[in-house]
Amino acid sequence: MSEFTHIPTIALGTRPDAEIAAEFRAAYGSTGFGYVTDHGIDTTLTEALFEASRRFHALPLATKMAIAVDRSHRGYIPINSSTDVNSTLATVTKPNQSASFMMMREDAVADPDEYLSGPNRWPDLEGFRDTLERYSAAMSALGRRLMAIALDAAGVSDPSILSAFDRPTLWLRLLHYPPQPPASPDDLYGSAPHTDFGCLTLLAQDGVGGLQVRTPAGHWVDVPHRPGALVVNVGDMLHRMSNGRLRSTPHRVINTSGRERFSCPFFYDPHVSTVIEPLPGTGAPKYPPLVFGDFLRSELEAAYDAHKPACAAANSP
Ligand SMILES: O=C(O)CCC(=O)C(=O)O
Ligand SMILES: [Fe+2]
Repeated sequence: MSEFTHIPTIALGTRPDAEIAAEFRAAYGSTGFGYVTDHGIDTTLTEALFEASRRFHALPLATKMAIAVDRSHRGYIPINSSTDVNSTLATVTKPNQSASFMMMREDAVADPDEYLSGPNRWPDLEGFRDTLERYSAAMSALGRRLMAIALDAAGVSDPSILSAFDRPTLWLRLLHYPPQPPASPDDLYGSAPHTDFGCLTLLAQDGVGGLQVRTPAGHWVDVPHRPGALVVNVGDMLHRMSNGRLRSTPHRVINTSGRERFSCPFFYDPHVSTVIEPLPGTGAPKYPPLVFGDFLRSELEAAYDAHKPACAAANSP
């Protein structure tokens, strides 16, 4: 695996996707992270999203806790309530130093037979829902285009897996990282070292900084804010679908800026029933198949207090 020192940039625009796919393969076959520019997401929409996030996080804690994250993973995730214990990248004992609002796909009702289905839990904030829904719709369209490009980049000969995104698993997370005290212990993170578990992550971040990616040799490289650019990375499921050709790169957040940091990752994933396996055209399979929803359940139950089986028992009538 070759070492990298900088994060590549891919401009989308109206160029043919096949041309972009060649650049995608070079970037995501090595670094696994890139800046995507000329992506068509309106700057004013992104600004409105950050403004919505600021207003939400400024609400009193009790107001936010009234919509605390539920079993379908929608709502407010308070600080000190998730720990990346499944991380194979570090021994993580301390909870992440962030709070967030999580929006997922909007379903009229929770279907007990469909894991992670359900309605969102909205705060009573003027314009908030509308802004998030518009941003999520725009990012879903962009996610779909990037997935098609990623499959092409990985050499996938039959892109029919794209139909698994007709009813996608979507996560729009409004993250708030308070400033970490200067004397915090080395293993206290805004976000502990991890890889993302899905297919594609499209991140908008403010100018505070703190996101870093790990090189194959184990160095941490900063991913600073670039105005107008999205930070896009590949997660574990796309790594497996591509039979390892596209990399799911470890990253972390440490906010030692002395200021609060806001970021808005959007995760674009297939339906929970999707069987994830190396796709035709990517060579002899190196990974066994798994069902995405089963994998998600084990990850969420390990990391989040709200998903722990004991918590479910306490919540049942
Ligand atoms: O806040 C960031 O910059 C990154 C967040 C992240 O890695 C995640 O939510 O998976
Ligand atoms: Fe991440």
